Amino acid sequence: MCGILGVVAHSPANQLLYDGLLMLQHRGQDAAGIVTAQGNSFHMHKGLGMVRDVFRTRNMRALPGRMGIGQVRYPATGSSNSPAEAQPFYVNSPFGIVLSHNGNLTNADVLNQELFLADRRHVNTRSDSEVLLNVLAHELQERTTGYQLDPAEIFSAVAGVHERCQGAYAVTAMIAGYGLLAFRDPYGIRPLVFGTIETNAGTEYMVASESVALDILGFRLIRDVAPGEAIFIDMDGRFYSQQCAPQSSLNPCIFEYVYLARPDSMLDGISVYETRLNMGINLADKISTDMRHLDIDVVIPIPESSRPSAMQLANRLGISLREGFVKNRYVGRTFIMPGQQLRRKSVRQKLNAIEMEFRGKNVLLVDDSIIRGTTSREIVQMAREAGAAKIYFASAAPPVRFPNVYGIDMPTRQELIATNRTNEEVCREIGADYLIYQDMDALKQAVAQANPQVANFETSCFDGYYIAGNVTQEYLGRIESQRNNLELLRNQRATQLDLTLSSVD
Ligand SMILES: O=P(O)(O)OC[C@H]1O[C@H](OP(=O)(O)OP(=O)(O)O)[C@H](O)[C@@H]1O
Ligand SMILES: NC(=O)CC[C@H](N)C(=O)O
Ligand SMILES: [Mg+2]
Repeated sequence: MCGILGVVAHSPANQLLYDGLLMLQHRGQDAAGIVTAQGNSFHMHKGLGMVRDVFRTRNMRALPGRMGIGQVRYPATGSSNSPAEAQPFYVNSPFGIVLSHNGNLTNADVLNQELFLADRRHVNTRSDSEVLLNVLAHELQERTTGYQLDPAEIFSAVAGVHERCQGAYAVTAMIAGYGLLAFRDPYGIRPLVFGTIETNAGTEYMVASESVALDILGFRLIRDVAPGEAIFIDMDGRFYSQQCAPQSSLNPCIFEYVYLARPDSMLDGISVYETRLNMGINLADKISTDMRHLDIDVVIPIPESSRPSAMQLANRLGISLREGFVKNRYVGRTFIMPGQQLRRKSVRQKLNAIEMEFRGKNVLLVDDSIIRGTTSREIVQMAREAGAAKIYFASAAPPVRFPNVYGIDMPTRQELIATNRTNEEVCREIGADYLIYQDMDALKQAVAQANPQVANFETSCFDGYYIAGNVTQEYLGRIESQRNNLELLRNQRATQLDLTLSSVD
């Protein structure tokens, strides 16, 4: 996942974009970028790091104009976190287009070939987002005549993107001299919302991955961009929208509700917070039957994302909820960090146990999910060291056993702790005395209950069913070996760095 943003304002857009990206920081910590448009010119600044690290005052001053897009990046699937892959991407023809993408194209390699051989376009990075931009550019080139561009031609180009691209994509883009374009894949896998604010000069628009960016900046949420739909806001603030896919259906990624999104966001008419409360209730009901033989003294959440579920779970069970772990607020989210060495070290830096909450007690630790097991392994050990009598572990999501190919960085089966392991084996692996997972139906019910109009979800990491694109075993094998090579390189670099540092010492 990544966070994407687009703004059409009546005053300089740079600060709105910066502030909006800060609100989406939890969706990507590796790179950040903003492009603004003034007249026919784009102004871009992007780089590796968090929003606060990438943008200095001088960079902000160099982003003039009242319209812009931005992205916070979390590299997924086959790509790496090199500076060249930071977004937005730019292509000069036709018109000049910039684009930010959240998701992953499962046919990026085939498209890359097509772009080179048939469309005569060169893609300079390994990023599927640069492929996506070039497909959009080619389709726009093919479907326009002359220099004048109207919304119908733009929507026709998006229809062309839908025909060629497979996988997940939520996009914000700008066409130089024309306006801001945003669209979502026909399965509606990754989220995208838009809203407005009324100013003396007229209506301003914001498009964002999550509604939290709109809330904080005073924009009113209008609605989600529909699956397959595109919206376009021209330089004069005129709004256009059109369904661009012949067939579309809403299948939001269920993992957004489990972990990715902020709880104060509304996605596809669903309150993320409410779904997490429901997950807590459903899990509590399973605990009441399956763990009746076990005596639980306290429920302890694993900060940050599990908090609402743990609170509701404890409430339902009538057991007190205690804050057993203190989170260092200056350490980011560990699951979306690159490289296992860094992730493991960061869990230790991020969370510390308060001994008095553990000593001599039977504790039920609650997390939103167990993916690689990095957090749970460390946390269980910390709880033991703090003197817990028994350590029970509850996951508000079912076991994650399958790679995600739609923008979440879990591409290899062997890195997922639950792959080829029974629940008892995972329990032993993390060192707990008992482990309980949410059931799949209970998770779906927890999310659907918050908006009965949404019945279908993208659930591949739990059940291995890939809704969009032709996801073959061959493809999964390929991204797996790409990832293994990348991880090998990362570990070699980390070891080299350690050696260099120790020789300096
Ligand atoms: O099994 P793992 O591979 O460790 O992944 C699961 C953990 O990672 C996430 O936490 P993270 O620290 O990323 O963010 P949070 O502060 O939002 O909980 C998630 O909330 C789990 O705690
Ligand atoms: N996590 C994402 O959404 C990734 C976006 C895009 N595929 C990239 O690698 O930059
Ligand atoms: Mg967590």
